[in-house]
Amino acid sequence: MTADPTGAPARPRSATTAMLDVRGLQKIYEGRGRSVEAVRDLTFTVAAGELVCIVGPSGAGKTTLLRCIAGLLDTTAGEVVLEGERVTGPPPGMAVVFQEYGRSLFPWMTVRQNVELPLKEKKVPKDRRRRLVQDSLEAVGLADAQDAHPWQLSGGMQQRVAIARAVAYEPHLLLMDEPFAAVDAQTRADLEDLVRSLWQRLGVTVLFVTHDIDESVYLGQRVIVLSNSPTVVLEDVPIDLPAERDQLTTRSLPRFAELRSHVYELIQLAKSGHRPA
Ligand SMILES: Nc1ncnc2c1ncn2[C@@H]1O[C@H](COP(=O)(O)OP(=O)(O)OP(=O)(O)O)[C@@H](O)[C@H]1O
Repeated sequence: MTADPTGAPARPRSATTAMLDVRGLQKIYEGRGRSVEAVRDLTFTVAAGELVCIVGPSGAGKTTLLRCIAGLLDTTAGEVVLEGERVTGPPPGMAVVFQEYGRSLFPWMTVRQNVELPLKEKKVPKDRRRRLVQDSLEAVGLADAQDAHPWQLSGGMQQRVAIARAVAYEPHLLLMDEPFAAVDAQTRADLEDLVRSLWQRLGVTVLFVTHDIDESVYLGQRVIVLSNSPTVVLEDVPIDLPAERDQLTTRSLPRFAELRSHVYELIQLAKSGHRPA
C-alpha cells in the first residue's frame, strides 16, 4: 500500500512541481466567415505524478483541450506549459492513447512492431527498444501476443497494445482521450485497473478524459469538471478515496457514492448552462 491516501505512486516526487500548466486557454475555431468559441478560459495545473480526470458534457471542449495540450492545435489565447516549456507542437515527453484503437494501430504490423515504431522514431537503440517493448507488453498482459496482428485481437486487447505502446515510450505525461469508450463494461473495468496499476508502478503523470462520471471518480485523484462550451472549469473536485482501489470495494464505499453524486450534479448544472460566479 502506498503512503499517500489519495493514491499517489510510491516513487518519491515533488508534489509542488507542475508537470502541466494550462493558463487562460482559449480556442476559437475560425472558418468560412463563422467562428466558434469552443474553449473560453481554462486554467489548471497537474503536478508531476498525479492522475487527474477531466469530465464534461458532450461538446464541452474536452477533445479541443486535449489537442491543444498535445500540441496538435494552436491556442487562440493563453498557453500550455509542459515541464516548464511552452507547447507549440507535439512535445517529446508526451504520449496519447485515443478512443479509436482500431485506427491508431497499423493492421499490417505485428503487435511488437506497433509498440516499437515510436521508439524507432525516437532513435532508441535496438537493445533498449527490445527491452522496453518486452516490459510494456508484459505490463499489460500481452507478452504472448507479440507476433499477432491487431486484427487478430479483441477490442480490449487492441487497446492494451495502444497502452503498451504509450508506456514503452516512457512519457512524462500520458494523455488518455476517452480510451475505453468503445469496449464492453467488463473489459473497461479491467483496463481501468490496468491504468491505475501502471500509474502507481511507473509514477507517470496521467491526464484522463472521459464522459463517464463513475470512471472519473474511480480512477482519479482529482476530477476537473468542465462547463459546457465555451468552456471554463466548473469545479476541481479532490477524490479522497483510499489509494488501493478495486471495482467492488471502492465502488461500494459511501464516499464513492457521495463523490459520484456531486460530480453528477455538476454535470447536470453544466448541461443547463450554469457557469461559475
Ligand atoms: N474543427 C472545428 N470547427 C468548428 N467547431 C468545432 C471544431 N471542433 C470542435 N468544434 C466545436 O467546439 C465545441 C467543443 O467540441 P469538442 O469536440 O472539443 O467537445 P468534446 O467535449 O470533446 O465533445 P464530445 O464529448 O461530444 O466528444 C463544440 O461546440 C464543437 O462543435
